[in-house]
Amino acid sequence: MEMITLNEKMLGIMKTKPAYGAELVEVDVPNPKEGEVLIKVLATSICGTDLHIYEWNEWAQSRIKPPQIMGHEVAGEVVEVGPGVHNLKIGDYISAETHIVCGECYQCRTGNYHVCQNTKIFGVDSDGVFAEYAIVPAQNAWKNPKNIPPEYATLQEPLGNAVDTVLAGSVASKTVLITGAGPLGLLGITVAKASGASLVIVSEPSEFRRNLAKKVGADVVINPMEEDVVREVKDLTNGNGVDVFLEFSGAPRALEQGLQAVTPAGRVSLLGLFPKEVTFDINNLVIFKALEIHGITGRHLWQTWYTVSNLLKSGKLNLDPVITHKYKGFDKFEEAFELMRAGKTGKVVFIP
Ligand SMILES: NC(=O)C1=CN([C@@H]2O[C@H](COP(=O)(O)OP(=O)(O)OC[C@H]3O[C@@H](n4cnc5c(N)ncnc54)[C@H](O)[C@@H]3O)[C@@H](O)[C@H]2O)C=CC1
Ligand SMILES: CC(=O)[C@H](N)C(=O)O
Ligand SMILES: [Zn+2]
Ligand SMILES: [Zn+2]
Repeated sequence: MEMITLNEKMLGIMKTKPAYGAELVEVDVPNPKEGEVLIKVLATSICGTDLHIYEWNEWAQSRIKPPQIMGHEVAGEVVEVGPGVHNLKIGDYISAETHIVCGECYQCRTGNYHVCQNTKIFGVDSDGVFAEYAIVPAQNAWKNPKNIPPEYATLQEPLGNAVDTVLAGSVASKTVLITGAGPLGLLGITVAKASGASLVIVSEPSEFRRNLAKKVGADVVINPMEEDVVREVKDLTNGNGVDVFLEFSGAPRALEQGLQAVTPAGRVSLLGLFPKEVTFDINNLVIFKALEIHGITGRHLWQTWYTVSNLLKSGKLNLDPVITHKYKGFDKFEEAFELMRAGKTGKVVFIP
């Protein structure tokens, strides 16, 4: 087992300044403090939030404090254990929940850790995992079975977002509309199919991503820029509309179409984050349809991680088409981010 001597150096993708982009920098390998472990990063993947930080949008400017190592999706091996850590040992193969919760607020004390009032997110509020080594709070570690490849294990965090969106209720035998086939929507498709959905319809303007959606398992794909989504959905469901609407795009038009396309008394999960306030006919699209609506954020701790792990172990998740880009090392990180910005990727994975 490789032991890290103090003050060794490592490469990492750092948001070095409050501006567009990032830099590949050489920094000291960090030392784990009380309650922390140091991991050797085996795989790490880019999230849409990382793209917001890279592009330095309004949300990022309000939240991120450069200089800071980016990234929060990871699979790695424990190489050093900090003081007071008893649940992990050197050699453990782990991934990590990104929300660092307080355990003391009303939400934590009532089992709703995913909406802890004092949530901190590593890679957002502290140094992240786009590096050769990274610090992970021991309380956030998830032990992986050895037979899950790192490029799959790093996807457990976003898979958790997809699981909480799809499985906010049962989809077995149900008809489902997914709007948005970005990395998360693609994961949503395979979770819905693995969970027994009878028909998965996907609305996505990008041809590249519609093709990916088909490869992942969508039964029908629709281009909302050229086709009437609501009419198509009604035709596919005997005029009733879908049982379940899963919003993964953050596009106001998609939200409205989905609310029109879901059947009365149907279920809606909203994961996509909208660029600004959204207005729509709530009386006729929600209230008189008696819809069940779920706002989705983060992952239920820790039941969502068990669901994700069981789905991975089942072999029913079709992840290979979702992982469109795998980079050895971090050298080409700018290419990776630009491709993602152009919507020309599914999940992008770095293998340091
Ligand atoms: N609630 C939460 O805890 C989290 C929410 N998110 C949000 O989830 C959403 C999905 O994440 P990613 O897949 O990474 O985002 P992404 O931005 O890569 O994918 C969104 C997809 O929606 C598509 N789209 C745009 N307009 C559309 C329309 N009118 N109809 C259908 N599709 C349309 C885009 O072409 C794109 O492929 C994003 O809004 C992201 O900010 C991400 C992480 C956590
Ligand atoms: C902030 C994030 O992007 C993260 N994936 C989350 O689930 O909160
Ligand atoms: Zn994320
Ligand atoms: Zn809390």
